[in-house]
This record gives sequence, C-alpha cells and structure tokens, in this order.
Amino acid sequence: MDLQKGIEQGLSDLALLDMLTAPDLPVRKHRLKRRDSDLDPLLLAAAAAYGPHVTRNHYAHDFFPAVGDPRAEGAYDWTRFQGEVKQGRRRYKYVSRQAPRSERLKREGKENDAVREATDPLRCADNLPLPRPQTAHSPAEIPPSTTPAGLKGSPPTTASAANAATSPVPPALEVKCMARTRVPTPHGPVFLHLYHNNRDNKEHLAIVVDSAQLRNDIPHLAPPIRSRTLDAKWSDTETETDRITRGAYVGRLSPSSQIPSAPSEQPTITLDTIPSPLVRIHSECFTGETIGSMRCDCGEQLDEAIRQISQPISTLTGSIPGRGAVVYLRQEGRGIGLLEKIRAYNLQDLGHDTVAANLLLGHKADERAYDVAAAILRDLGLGVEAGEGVRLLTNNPDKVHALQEEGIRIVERVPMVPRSWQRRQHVHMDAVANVKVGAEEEHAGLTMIGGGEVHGEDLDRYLRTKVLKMGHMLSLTDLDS
Ligand SMILES: Nc1nc2c(ncn2[C@@H]2O[C@H](COP(=O)(O)OP(=O)(O)OP(=O)(O)O)[C@@H](O)[C@H]2O)c(=O)[nH]1
Repeated sequence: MDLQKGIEQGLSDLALLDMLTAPDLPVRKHRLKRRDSDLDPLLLAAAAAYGPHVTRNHYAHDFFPAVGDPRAEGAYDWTRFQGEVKQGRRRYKYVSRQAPRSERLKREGKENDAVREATDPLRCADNLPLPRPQTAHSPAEIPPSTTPAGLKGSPPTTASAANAATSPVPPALEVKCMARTRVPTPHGPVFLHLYHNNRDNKEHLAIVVDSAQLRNDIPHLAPPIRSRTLDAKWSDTETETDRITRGAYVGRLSPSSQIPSAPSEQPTITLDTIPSPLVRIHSECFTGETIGSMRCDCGEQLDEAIRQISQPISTLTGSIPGRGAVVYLRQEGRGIGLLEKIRAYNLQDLGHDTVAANLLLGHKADERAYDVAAAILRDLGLGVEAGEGVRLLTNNPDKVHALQEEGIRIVERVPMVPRSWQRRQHVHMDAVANVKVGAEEEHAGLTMIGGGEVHGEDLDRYLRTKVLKMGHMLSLTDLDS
C-alpha cells in the first residue's frame, strides 16, 4: 500500500506514521524514502547526558529542524536549514547550533583540552573517576601469606610537578538538597533528604530525625533541623506546589495541611539545657544493609544509629523527641566500590584481612572522603561554628579528624558498640549476678534484615492501593480484620 492509497482509504495518522517508519518498509514498492533521520537524536542526548569528558564531539549540540527558527536560535550555518529540493521534495539537513569543535578551538585560541579544561570550570572533567592511588607494598607489608596468582602490588609513582601545575583546580564544593520526604521507620518518623553536589555524580542522603517538626502539641525547645538549600527559593517562577513537592514544607504534609516553608537563614542557637544532636556519618554497604551480610556490622550500625538518635531526650522539664541525623554517603566498600569489595571478600576468604585485601587490589585501606558529609551537615545547620556542635556516633578516629578538619564542631564522640558484644557483656554480668536473660534482651534493636516487622498505617495504605489499583494478590480481609 502506498501513501496516497493509505490516505484515500482513510488510514489514521498513527497508522500512516507506523507505515512510514516500519523497519520493513518496502521502499521500492511505494517509492517513499524512510523518514528516520541519519542522526539519532536520542543517542546523542544519551551521550551528552553522560558527561562533558565523553561527549566533546556532541555536547551542547542542538539539531534543527527540531526547534523554532534556526536563525533566531543562533544555529551554526543556519543556511543549510533551507534544505534542497530533490525529486520535487524539499529535504532539510540537520544543522547544529554549535560550530565544529576544531573551529571553535581555533577561534578561542585554545590548542588542547588541558588548556580548555583548566580555564573553563564548566568543562573540567570533575565527574571522571579519580586516578586510583598507586601505593607500593612489599610482600612483607601484607600480613597473611598467600598472594593469589595474577595479583600484583601496584608500582610506586610520584606525581610530577608538571602534572600538579596543569591539573585544574576543582570549583568550591557545593551541595544542594534536591528533595525531602517523611519516611516512617520502626524507630519513628524520619525525613529523608537527597543531595546533589558538584564534586561527584552520587546522590548522597541525609536521614534527619526530628519528629518534633511533625507535632504541634509539644514545646519546641530545640531549633528544627532543616536544609538551607531546600528551604531556599529556587526561582521566581517556583509555585507553592513545586516547593511542597520537593519537600520544602513545614509540619506534617497531608491533604489538609500543606504549608510551604519560608526561605530563611535560620540562626543556629546553642542550647545548654539539651544535649547536642547525635550525628552519624555512614558509608554505603550493599552487602551489610541490603542482603544482611554478616561479614560486617554496617546494617546493624545504620539501624542502631537511627534507633539511638530517635531515643527521647531528657530535659530539666521532661523529655523531648530525639533529634539528629545520619548522613549516608555513597562510598561503598570504604570508597573502592562494590565490584572491588566483592573481589576483596574473596581475598579475605583466602586468609587476608580487610585492609590487606584492599592493598592487594591496589587500593588504599580506606579511600573515603568526608568533605561532602561536612557540607551536608553545614546545610542542615549541624556542627557549624556558631551552633550547638554535634555528638558523633563512631568508633573511627579518622572520621573524627576528617570532619574536624572540614570545620565540623564535634563536642563528643559516642561509641558504637556491636550489639553482639553488648549482649555478651550482659550475659557475662548476668551470669556473675546469677540472673536469667530474657529473650527480649537478646534483641537490642531491629536489624534491617531478619529483624522485627514493619507495620503502621502508612504501610497499610500503601498495600491497600497496590491491591485495589495494581492487582496485587493480597487478601484485604487480612488487613481489615
Ligand atoms: N573494602 C571493604 N569495605 C568494607 C568491608 N566491610 C565493610 N566495608 C565498607 O566499610 C564501610 C563502613 O563504614 P562506616 O559504616 O562508615 O564505618 P567505619 O568507618 O568502620 O567507622 P564507624 O563509624 O566506627 O562505624 C562501608 O562503605 C562498607 O561497604 C570490607 O571487608 N572491605
């Protein structure tokens, strides 16, 4: 069937479009050229989204005819948009808004990428993974014996002065809270904050515990823990709905309560009457937190941190809800990533310890940084110089020093004792005192995997919707009874 016949027979637009773009279009029969472009804009968009370091050839291109008048849009060589008439049809060429790279570089007087990247902060390849630190390890430095075949210690290198001189200075670190929402947890409600930053491509998180913000029936003795960047006004055109949707609201959001927050430079008040907020800086651990790996206590620590921060705080006049935050950094495997951590686990099965396994793979024992964490804390008004300081939940001295170096005021380090150790301590003390241990005492808290149950009205509502609107096979009579 050709196009004319199709039109005569009253085919719908969609059917015609389908016919014209079908992969097996019999071109010769109806003499219609396929309308697919030679360039695939989707592919180009995907490449552009990947980052400037990869997409030097296509980055910032905008192709016509796709938008308005190319002259008005400042297209490069817009005259090509006029197209040419071939076989009675005008054919348009895709015209880029951007001149060819070679031409632009010539015009800008820049001869190579190094110069360009050093002078143009938007073009510097900050999203490239950092070069893996090369550390020399003599076999004697690596404790257990068996070095598996094929694994080599990395050769020592020293950064040349020339490299240091030409390497671009990264822009000042900035974080921005993109969205916040209330999440009910077994330990009480928390506010999950998602952050973007200009240092890496990761979505770091802050789990803020401050349930007083949800209540009007108690005196608010402490300043609310809120993100400055979230509460800020993002644009003149931003509506109240926009603000509320990204979490810039106060109180408990509900169909009957939608109060956008006001952008403010909240003064951080020092209160002598209540202890400083408890804070944990936690690094991602898929194995420990998601599949309940008992190779580490990361899952338990995350749970225990939220539990401890959520505990009510005693004051001279009674108690107030717990307050503080867990900053959750996406630096899996102490910064080496999950792939390398899995490889490290196999080396650990061969007899190496967690540090040696990292070193054998050519990593440092710990490749983490805490600058983003400090920036997030500052954004939340925690640990800032003029404020109340923080009590840091950690056993890791490097973490304490790193945060202090970033300017975070730590007034106390609160140890994280593994639950199994606490239990053993209790068993020992009870055995000495000849007291029988109850089953409930064996569970100091709820672990993420294999622990207690999740329940509550939010979960019920969620499940009911899945049954009624998404056809999930659950009996609502179980829920209603
Ligand atoms: N490379 C490597 N990383 C591990 C291993 N076990 C756990 N991790 C990672 O270690 C990190 C745990 O860090 P944190 O929870 O901040 O704890 P920490 O630095 O030990 O210090 P604390 O604050 O005292 O808990 C996570 O990123 C885990 O993925 C391991 O055997 N090898």
